[in-house]
Amino acid sequence: MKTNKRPPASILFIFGGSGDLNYRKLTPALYNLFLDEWMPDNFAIAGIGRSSYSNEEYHGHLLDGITKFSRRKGEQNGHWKDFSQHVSYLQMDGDDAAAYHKITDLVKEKEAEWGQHPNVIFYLAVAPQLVPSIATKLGALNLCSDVHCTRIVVEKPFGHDLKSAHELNALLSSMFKEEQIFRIDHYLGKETVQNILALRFANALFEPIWNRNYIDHIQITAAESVGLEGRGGYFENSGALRDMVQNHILQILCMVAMEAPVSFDANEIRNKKVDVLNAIRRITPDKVGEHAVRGQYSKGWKKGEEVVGYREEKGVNPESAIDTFAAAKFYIDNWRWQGVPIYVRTGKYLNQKATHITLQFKSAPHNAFPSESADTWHSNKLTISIQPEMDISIRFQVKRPGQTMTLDPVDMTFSYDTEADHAPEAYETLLLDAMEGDATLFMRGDQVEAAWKVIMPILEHWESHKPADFPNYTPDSWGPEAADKLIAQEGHTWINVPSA
Ligand SMILES: NC(=O)C1=CN([C@@H]2O[C@H](COP(=O)(O)OP(=O)(O)OC[C@H]3O[C@@H](n4cnc5c(N)ncnc54)[C@H](OP(=O)(O)O)[C@@H]3O)[C@@H](O)[C@H]2O)C=CC1
Ligand SMILES: O=C1O[C@H](COP(=O)(O)O)[C@@H](O)[C@H](O)[C@H]1O
Repeated sequence: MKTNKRPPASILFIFGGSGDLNYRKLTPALYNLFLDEWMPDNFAIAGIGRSSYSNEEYHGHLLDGITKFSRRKGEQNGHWKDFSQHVSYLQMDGDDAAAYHKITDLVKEKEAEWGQHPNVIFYLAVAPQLVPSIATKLGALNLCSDVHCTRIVVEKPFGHDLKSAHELNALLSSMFKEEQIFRIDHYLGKETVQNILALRFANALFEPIWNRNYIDHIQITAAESVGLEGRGGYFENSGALRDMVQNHILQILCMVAMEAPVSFDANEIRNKKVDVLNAIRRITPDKVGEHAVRGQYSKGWKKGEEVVGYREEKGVNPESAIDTFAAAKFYIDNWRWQGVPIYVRTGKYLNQKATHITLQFKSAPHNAFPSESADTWHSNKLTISIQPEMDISIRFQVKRPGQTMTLDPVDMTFSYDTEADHAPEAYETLLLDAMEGDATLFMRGDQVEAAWKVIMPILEHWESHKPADFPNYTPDSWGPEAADKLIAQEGHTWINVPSA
C-alpha cells in the first residue's frame, strides 16, 4: 500500500497526450498531485500524439482542461508555471518505430540533468486498436533494464472480448513482467469504492451478517445522466455492457462479495477478487433472456432540452443494435452467496447520475408489533453511495414518538462529503500508485479475462439476436420496462437513491 513518501524520480510518457482523457482527467490529476506535494522531486511528463503543438500551445491547451474539469479550477496562484516547466509535447505517430528515439532521447536527457535513473512510465490513453502496436515498439526499446523501472499503464477497454483480451495479455507479458503492467479501471481509484474494503474488513460488525443468511439481494446501479458526449465512434464498437459492466461494475461486485484478504498485498486482494469472478454462475445461451436486459435511448427531453436518439448521434449507425443500457442478474456459486441475486444496471441518459450499491437484508423473522405497524414495516438495508453523493447509510426501524406503537424507517448516514474536504479524484490515486509501483487497485491479467468470461454469453447472444424493440427507453427515465420485469421475477424492485 501507499507510503507517505513521494515516489522516486519518474518520467511519464502519455500516449494520447492530445486526447480527451488526458485533457479532462490525467493532467488535472497530475496537477493536483503536484499541488498536494505528491509528485516526485524530479519528474517529467511528455504528452504524445500526431497533432502539432508547440510546448507553449500544449500548456495552454492543458490549462484550459484544468480550468474546465479539475476539482481545483484554474492555475492556482502561479503554481501552474512551475508545474508546466516539467511538461513537454512529443509529436510522433505511435505506429512509426523510427520516431521512438524521441522517447529514449528524453530519458537520457533527464538522466543527465537529474544525475539518477528515473522510473519510466508509459501511459497508453489511446484507442484499444493502437495498444498492441505501441506496446510492441515500447518493448523493443529495451528500457526494462536493471537501472530503469519501466511500467506500462493500459486504459480500458482491455480488449474487445475474451479472445482479444487474452491475446493482448499474451503480447504484453511477452515484453513486460506482470508487475510492470498496470491495467487501469478508474472506478477502483474512487474513494468510496476503496472504502468498501475498509467498511467490510476494518469492522467486525458487518462480517457475521454479510452473507446469504441475512442478505436478501444486492443491487449495483451505475446510472449516467449524460449521453454519448461525442463518443459515438467508440460506443458503436462497445455498448453499455462492455463499457461499464465488464469492468467497473464487476470490479465493484468483487469488492462487495470477496472473502476477507489476509493482507493488503496487491496479489492477495486480486486473488480474492478473481475468486468471485470465477464463482459467478455462467449464463447459458437459452437463459440470457431471463438474466439480462438491453436498452437503447430514443429521442426525447433532458433537463428541458430536446435531445436526439442514439441512432441519430454522430458516428452511429442509423440502425444500430448497440446497447446504451444494460441490466443483469448474477448469482455467485459459493457458500457465502448461494441463492442471493445480484442485480446490476447501467445506462446513458438515465434520470440521474448515481452510482450506488444496496444490500437489502431479509425481513425480521417474526413481526411481534401491533398489526397496524405492518403497513410501515421495512426491512433493513445498507446503501453505499459512490457518486455524486459519497456516503454510507443504514436503514432501520424506530418507534414513531407518540402513544401508539407505530414504526418508521430512518437512515443513519456517514457522509464522505462532509468528512473529507478534498477527496482525491480516482486518477490522482491511480497515477500516484503507478508511480509508486503499487498495483493493488489495478487489474491483473487473469482478472480481466475472468470478467470477460462472465459477460461473453450475454454479448454473444445479443450479437446474434438483434433487438426487435430498439429504441426502447426515453432519456430521463430509468431505462426500459424490461429491466423492471427482470428484477420483478423474484419479487424485487430497483432502488433509486435520491440525490441531495
Ligand atoms: N475520455 C474518457 O472519458 C475516457 C477514456 N477512456 C479510454 O482512454 C482511451 C483514450 O480515450 P480518449 O482520450 O477519449 O480518446 P481521444 O480520441 O480523445 O484521443 C485519442 C488519442 O490517441 C492519439 N492517437 C491516435 N492515433 C495515434 C497514433 N497513430 N499515434 C499516436 N497517437 C495517436 C490521438 O492523438 P492525435 O490525434 O493527435 O494523434 C489522441 O491523443 C480509450 O481507450 C478510452 O476508452 C477511459 C475512460 C474514460
Ligand atoms: O469508463 C467509463 O466511465 C465513464 C463514467 O465514469 P464516471 O467516473 O463519470 O462514473 C463513462 O461515461 C464512459 O462511457 C466509460 O467509458
